[in-house]
Amino acid sequence: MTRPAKDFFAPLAVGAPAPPREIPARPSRAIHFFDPGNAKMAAKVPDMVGTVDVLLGNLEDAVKAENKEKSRQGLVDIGKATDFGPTQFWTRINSLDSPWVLDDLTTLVPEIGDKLDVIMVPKVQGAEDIHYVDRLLAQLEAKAGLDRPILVHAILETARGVANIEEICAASPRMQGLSLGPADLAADRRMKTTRVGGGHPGYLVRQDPVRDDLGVPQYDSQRTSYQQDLWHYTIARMVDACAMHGIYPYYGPFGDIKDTVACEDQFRNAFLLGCVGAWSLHPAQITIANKVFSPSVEDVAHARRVIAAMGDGTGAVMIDGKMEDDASVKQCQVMVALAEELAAIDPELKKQYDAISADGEVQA
Ligand SMILES: CCC(=O)SCCNC(=O)CCNC(=O)[C@H](O)C(C)(C)COP(=O)(O)OP(=O)(O)OC[C@H]1O[C@@H](n2cnc3c(N)ncnc32)[C@H](O)[C@@H]1OP(=O)(O)O
Ligand SMILES: O=CC(=O)O
Ligand SMILES: [Mg+2]
Repeated sequence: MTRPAKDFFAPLAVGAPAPPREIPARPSRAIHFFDPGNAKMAAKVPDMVGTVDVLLGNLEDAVKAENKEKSRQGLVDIGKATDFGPTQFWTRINSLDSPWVLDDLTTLVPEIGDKLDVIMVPKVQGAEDIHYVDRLLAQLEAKAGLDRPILVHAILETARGVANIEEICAASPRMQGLSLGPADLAADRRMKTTRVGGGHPGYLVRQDPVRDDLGVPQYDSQRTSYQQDLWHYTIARMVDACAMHGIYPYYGPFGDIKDTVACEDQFRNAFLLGCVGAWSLHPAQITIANKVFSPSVEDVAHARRVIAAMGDGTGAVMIDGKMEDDASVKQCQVMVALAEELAAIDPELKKQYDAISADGEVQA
């Protein structure tokens, strides 16, 4: 059950910092996963600061059971030693039914709670999971004397989680966003796939058969087929639930690291539908996410042109043969606002966007 409005923003422990009234729109095009217990990966973290929007120390799946303590301690060491500058610092804790999660939270909050921006909670099933984490975080924050609340991000990777999506988003003012967890979700739904995200050649629609002069279908005729997006339904639900609650949706992992083309396509589908970022499992995927989740110069130029032409934003105008009105100007404002947020942290993008005049002309 949701708390009554008068209590929704009250701290859940005496001395805990006040929960946020609004979740800031911090750029998070790539949430880059690393195993803090893997010496090679950990060594790369300091140099990645400033090159990626989010660095996430992963403690859950992909960390072997016998390395859980080592990874947790590695995360504490990295958190203490690193100045994260403009880059956000997140972690993914173990699942709430695991033997490790309590130690994850009771270690991380006192040790590096002042550095952690967001805690990603896997396999969230419903509001009850967020309520548990919410109260425990408040108690730990109060005990540690933290003055800033740690935000919570839920991975949607069970059928029950998807069914309860709205209540999960509404469960706490700490809720920062949702990620799609396609691998666990596929298993939980008993989908017949064996991949980590991405498409499947068998999930397609096929053109109707050509008919002969008598109208008889020629089933063996050449028929084009189009692969479909397995994740469209879930991403679309996530986008609506997040937008309704003022929080942020993300595509999750794309496991075929070498298939950079399909990864870019999957990320772009998510971007176009309304996601703000995706996970990066390998340094090569940071480049893809940064490219895809940054609006193109052409889109920003067009958006500025429409906004300039629309004046106070009401009425209708024709630009290049197309009707623009209040609704298209609002889309253009979303594009320009994102460009401005990204320009504030990405000097290369700033240069590109600065070359666009207020009325959408691109200077050479
Ligand atoms: C399935 C659902 C999920 O839960 S997905 C989230 C959980 N999975 C993960 O977090 C996986 C993270 N990534 C990895 O473990 C590795 O990237 C995997 C996929 C195993 C590939 O590693 P590897 O075979 O070493 O790749 P590589 O030889 O191309 O690496 C080149 C250099 O880059 C490093 N590297 C690799 N991945 C990362 C990373 N995520 N962050 C930082 N550094 C990374 C490698 O250590 C390697 O370093 P070096 O050049 O040898 O010094
Ligand atoms: O944790 C992510 C997933 O796809 O499962
Ligand atoms: Mg998972």
